[in-house]
Amino acid sequence: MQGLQLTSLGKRFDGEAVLSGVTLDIRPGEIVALTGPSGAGKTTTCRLITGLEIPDEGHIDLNGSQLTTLPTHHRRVAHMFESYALYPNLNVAQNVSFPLTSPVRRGQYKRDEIEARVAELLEMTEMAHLRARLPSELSGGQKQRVALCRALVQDASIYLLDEPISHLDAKLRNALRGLIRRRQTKKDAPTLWATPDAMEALSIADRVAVLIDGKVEQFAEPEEIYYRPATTAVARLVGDPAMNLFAGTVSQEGDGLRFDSPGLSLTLPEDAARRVASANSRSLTLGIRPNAMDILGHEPQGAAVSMQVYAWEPFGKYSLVTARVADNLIRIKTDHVHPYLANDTISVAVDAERLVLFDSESQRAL
Ligand SMILES: Nc1ncnc2c1ncn2[C@@H]1O[C@H](COP(=O)(O)OP(=O)(O)OP(=O)(O)O)[C@@H](O)[C@H]1O
Repeated sequence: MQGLQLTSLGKRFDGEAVLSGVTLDIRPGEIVALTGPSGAGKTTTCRLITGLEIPDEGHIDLNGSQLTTLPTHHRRVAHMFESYALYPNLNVAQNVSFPLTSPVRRGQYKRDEIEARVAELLEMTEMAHLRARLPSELSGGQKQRVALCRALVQDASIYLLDEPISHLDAKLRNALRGLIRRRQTKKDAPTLWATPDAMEALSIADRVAVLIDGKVEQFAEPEEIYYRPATTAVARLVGDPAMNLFAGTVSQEGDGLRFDSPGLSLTLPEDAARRVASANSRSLTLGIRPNAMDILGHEPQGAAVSMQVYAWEPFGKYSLVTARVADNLIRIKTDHVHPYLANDTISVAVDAERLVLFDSESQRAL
C-alpha cells in the first residue's frame, strides 16, 4: 500500500498515556492536517514518524514497509520542527541548503540546482533579502520560514510540518497556505501538517485528523469535520468562533419533539426529531453555529429567543455579538454592523435546520 500508515500507535511518558490507538493514513501527494489543542500529542506523533521517539504500541508503515524499526537517517523524513532547530553557525541560505549538501547527500545535487531550489523557496517565503543573515539575527517568524524552507527543499518520502506558519503575520500566512499546498500536492510523498488552529487545518488539508487527549476523535474531509463534527469535543474546537453548545432535555410536543435548556426552547425539525427518537436520547447537547442565527431586533418576536447582549465586537463587514442565555454565553455572527449595547435585549431567530445534535451521555453526534 502506498503512502504512510499509522496503526494503533500508543506512546507513554513516565507511565502516562500521551497517545493511544492513533490510526491514520496519508496517501502520496495528500496533505493530512493533525489538529488539536496544546498538549494533544501532535508533536509526539511527528517525532514517532521521524524516529525520535519509539512507539510503545502499534506500528508505522511507509509504502508497505515497516518504518518503526528503520533508523532515523534512513527514513527520508523532511521534518520541520516546531522549535525550528536551525544551525546557529550557518546563515539562512546555508541552513536551507543543508539537507542537500550534508555529507550523506554529497554529490547527489549539482551546485546550480541547489541554488535554484534555495532561491525559489526564499523568494516564496519573502526571505531572499535575508539570505546571508545568521539565525541569531532573525525574528521568530523569519526563523520559522527558514525552518520551513529547509523542510520543503528536500526530496523526502514524508514531509512533517509541525506548526509551519504559526508565527507569521496574517497576510503571509494566507499567502503561504495556498503556495505550500500547491507544492506539496504535486509531490508523490505524503505531508502531515500539525497545527493547533483548526481553521488553518480545514483550509490546507485534503483530510483532517482531530487529536484530543492523544486519541483521534475524527478523521475526515474538512467539510465533514466542519458540518458534521463527530463529537462535542470536535465541535468545540472547530469554527470561528466555535459552535455554541447547550445541554438540555427533549420532550414530546404534539407529533414532534421540543428541546429545552435554561433560557432556550426550540421545536426540533422533523429530521432531527426522527434521529433523536431512533437513538432514544432524552438528554441532548444542542449545537448552534454562530452564523445560524439572525438578530431580528429588540422586541420579542414569535418563536425567537430573547437574550441580553453581553459584548459586541465589530469586524467591519460582520460583527460578533456575545449574549447571555440564562447562565450561558452564546456567540452570534451577524452581518449587522450597527452597535449592540451591553444589556440590550435582543430577539434572535435560530435556524433550526442547521442545528447539530449530540447525545449528552456519549457526547457523540446523532
Ligand atoms: N519527553 C517528554 N516527557 C514527558 N512528557 C512529554 C514529553 N514530550 C511530550 N510530553 C507530554 O506529552 C503531551 C503531548 O505533547 P505534544 O508536544 O505532543 O503536544 P502538542 O499537541 O504538540 O502540543 P503543542 O500544540 O502545545 O505543541 C503533553 O502533555 C506533553 O507535556
